[in-house]
Amino acid sequence: MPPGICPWDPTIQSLRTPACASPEMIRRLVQPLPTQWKGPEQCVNGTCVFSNAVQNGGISLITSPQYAHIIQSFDFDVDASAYPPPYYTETIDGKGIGLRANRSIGKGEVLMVRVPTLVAQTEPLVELEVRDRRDAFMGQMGRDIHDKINTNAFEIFVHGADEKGTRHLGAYPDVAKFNHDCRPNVHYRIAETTMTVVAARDILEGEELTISYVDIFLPSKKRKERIRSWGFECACALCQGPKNETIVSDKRLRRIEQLKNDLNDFREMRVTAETGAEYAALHEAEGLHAHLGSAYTRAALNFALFGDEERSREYALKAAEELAIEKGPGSADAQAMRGLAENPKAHWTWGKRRMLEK
Ligand SMILES: C[S@@+](CC[C@H](N)C(=O)[O-])C[C@H]1O[C@@H](n2cnc3c(N)ncnc32)[C@H](O)[C@@H]1O
Repeated sequence: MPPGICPWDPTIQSLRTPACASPEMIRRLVQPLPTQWKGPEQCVNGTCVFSNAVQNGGISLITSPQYAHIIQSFDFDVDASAYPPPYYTETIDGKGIGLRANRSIGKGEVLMVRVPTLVAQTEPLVELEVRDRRDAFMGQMGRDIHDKINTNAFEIFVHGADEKGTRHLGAYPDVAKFNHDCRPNVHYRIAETTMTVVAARDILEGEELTISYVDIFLPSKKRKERIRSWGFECACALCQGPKNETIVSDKRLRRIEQLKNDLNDFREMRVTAETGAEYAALHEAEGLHAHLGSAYTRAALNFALFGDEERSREYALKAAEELAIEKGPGSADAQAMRGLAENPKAHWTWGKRRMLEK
């Protein structure tokens, strides 16, 4: 075994970060790559091509020089993926190629950390209305590039989600191997342009690893429609399963929506201290693993609003644990829930809803 690479030890169940450093990661730590950006080149309407052949096997940007400057300041020299990969590629019935776990994977385990091979700002691509011209411009990236982006890209906001003109699409070829499931077992998050893919629940050896391509709170019919608009019929277990399961699932989703509205409405007198717990339990029952963080957060806040210290703390701790997986251990949301767990009575919500009852 090469020095510095630890062997995979399946008995270390609590280990959430990658079990071992890949040889590539060790090489980068020892010998960081020089930054070698080229561009702007081939500008059309202020949108140009920038490329870096060295970083991570090559990255191209199609954006304005302003955003290229921001993106180039990001750290592309990252590789903290699980090593050896706990999955393999296989043809999956009715879905084409997909990824399958080659061992049991613990919830929260980091499966992949990837930087994009291509980042393209969306507005200019839409604005390049003359199709031939747009295709010629995009063709610089290779054949069928437009279709490849459309089917395999992920949304990235380069400079804050709310700022106009900052929406980009990023292509992550490895991540594009995950097939869709309406109840996925894998969650991804993007910080700067780096994508971290995490197990959203414990996964058994042999299970397919899946993400969701659509909003999983949508009712079954709408989810299927959205998937159809991606150009395929959904073959996931819930979509292909018995009709009564879909009916039960849709009923739960409606109840989740109702409770969410009630919890958000301070005039709604149906809400009790337990409403948040019911809301969270429905997420668990429905298998919405990558959304438990916000569900537990609502429950924790609702218990605080009703002045129940013990239950508020209990749910805040659960929320912090889930949010560390969903948004990252240092995320503001996870920290806020740690703060609530520390002292629910000091939180601004404390007793507010109970007082309204009187
Ligand atoms: C991003 S790619 C995923 C990898 C793909 N299976 C492959 O062979 O390269 C998306 C494509 O995978 C297939 N796919 C993904 N999830 C599916 C699902 N739940 N049911 C049926 N096909 C699916 C569809 O053909 C879809 O256009």
